[in-house]
Amino acid sequence: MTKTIDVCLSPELMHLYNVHDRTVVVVDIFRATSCMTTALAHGIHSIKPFARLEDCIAMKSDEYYTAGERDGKKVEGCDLGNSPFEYMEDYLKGKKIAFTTTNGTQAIAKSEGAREIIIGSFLNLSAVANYLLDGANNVLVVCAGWKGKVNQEDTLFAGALVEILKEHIEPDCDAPVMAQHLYNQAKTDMMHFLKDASHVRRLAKLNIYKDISFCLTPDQYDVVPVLKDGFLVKA
Ligand SMILES: O=C(O)[C@H](CS(=O)(=O)O)OP(=O)(O)O
Repeated sequence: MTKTIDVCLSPELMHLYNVHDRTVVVVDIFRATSCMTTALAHGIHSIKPFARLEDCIAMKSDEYYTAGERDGKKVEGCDLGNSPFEYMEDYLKGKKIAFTTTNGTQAIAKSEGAREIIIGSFLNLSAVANYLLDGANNVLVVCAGWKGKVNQEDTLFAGALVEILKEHIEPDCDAPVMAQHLYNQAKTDMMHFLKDASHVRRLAKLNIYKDISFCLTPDQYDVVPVLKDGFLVKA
């Protein structure tokens, strides 16, 4: 039987989807899932995602670095923020990180109960597509959005996956088809396409252009972060 792919455009719509038999791909292009992908690709041991800031901060110890971001800014008292470039540093190799962000780690929490949860970003687009092709499960892409609202960049990633997988995995309803159309309009210059996107404007105010451009670069890493017993590790 042909596998199917669906797209949940905001975590607020999760109640509409049955995840227990699906592989859920959580995506938060700016910037949580781009950071998670980068971190594991650069040798970080594992990432423990938290929806609540206080739970993340409580992990700070000899064993854990803490990464906390709210509204685009690093949380005071945390070791790390939400820029992928922070996760390329040698001193983090082999370390464990407790991680919380405004949208991305909330989307992971809302995906609880899925048969499997993996992390997608443009940085590991082909690796995720191949992983889904090899797997037996139907797929749900969960877009983290922004505080419950839909955003363009996560939808574009969902569309890119649908486009790559179109010969093998069937769209379940209109959301994957819409995402695919959007991606096909944007793909030649995603940076230009997103120049007026709300998240881009928000991050641009914080002068994070380098992050925006990096997070839109496909296939930098051949890793797929997968949630195992509450920890994101390499598949
Ligand atoms: O730091 C980010 O990229 C965003 C900040 S916000 O959404 O603009 O507040 O957080 P994320 O959870 O990665 O969307």
